[in-house]
Amino acid sequence: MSGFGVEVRDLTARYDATVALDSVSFTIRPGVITGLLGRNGSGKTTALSVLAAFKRRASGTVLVDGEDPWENERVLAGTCLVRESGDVAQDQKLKDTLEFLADRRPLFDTQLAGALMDRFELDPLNRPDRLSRGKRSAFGVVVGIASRTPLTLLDEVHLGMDAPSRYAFYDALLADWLEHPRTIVLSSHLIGEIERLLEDVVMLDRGAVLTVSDADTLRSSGLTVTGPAHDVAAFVAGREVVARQHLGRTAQATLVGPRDDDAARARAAGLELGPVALQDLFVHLTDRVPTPEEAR
Ligand SMILES: Nc1ncnc2c1ncn2[C@@H]1O[C@H](COP(=O)(O)OP(=O)(O)OP(=O)(O)O)[C@@H](O)[C@H]1O
Repeated sequence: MSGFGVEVRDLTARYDATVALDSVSFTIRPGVITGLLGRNGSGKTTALSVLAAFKRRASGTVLVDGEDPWENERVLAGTCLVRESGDVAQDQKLKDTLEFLADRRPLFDTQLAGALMDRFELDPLNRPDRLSRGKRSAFGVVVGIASRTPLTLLDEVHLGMDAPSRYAFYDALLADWLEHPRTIVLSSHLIGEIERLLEDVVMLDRGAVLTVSDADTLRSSGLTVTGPAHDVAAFVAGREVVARQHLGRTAQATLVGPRDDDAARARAAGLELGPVALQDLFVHLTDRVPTPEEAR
């Protein structure tokens, strides 16, 4: 499997008096697409900035492909961080930035960059500071995918894009990753759309790690029950329900803490069982009174 693995142990990162990450530990498997999930202010951008050596840590150990990324030319040449704010020269033509990156990054695929520019309807002669937010994000996506670095960190790049562009991004990322497997970290607090891409999940909450798991194990910590509303209500009585939906007389409830006899009980009651959406688990796990920053 190609791609850089990441090991983070007891990482603390601060902005003056603010502790953004408080002794967090997690690993990112090489060659896998990992979701870095967390609510606003949970520390996602800080974590990615430390991995890409954009920000210095206060303490702890960070190993990217076995080495500290700080001032590490080899590791940084293989790392690409794209933030929603855009980390490319704002006053240069897009084509000049792509040429610059093609010179710098040995695995950069110019042909793929051109195809993605067409797909997102980006004019190579335009400049980032003259683009709309969504188009700027799309250019970040072009850079992130075409760079084909062994470690690609995409920090909420898709948030500014409209729905068709976001789906084009997910498709392009997955197609290219299948052909050229590498380590990709996608950070987001909008999980529904990206969950199909994720093999592993790291969830942060208020600067601490909430969960590190493969997505399937996480999904198996809950289940959905669908059927006539009355029967669903009877099935979930006394259980921990984290989401409910009603469609006419049909209801769907999402439970955490599945039991061994759930399948037999559902069969007997004529109810359908299904996997739980990561989004529902995320809301459940991080559900609490929002901090003032989150409420903004
Ligand atoms: N430049 C900064 N100066 C001071 N505090 C900062 C700075 N950047 C982030 N923080 C603080 O660090 C904490 C983590 O912020 P971070 O941007 O890493 O979170 P995030 O999960 O990426 O949030 P979001 O989803 O809103 O982008 C927050 O409390 C935030 O207020």
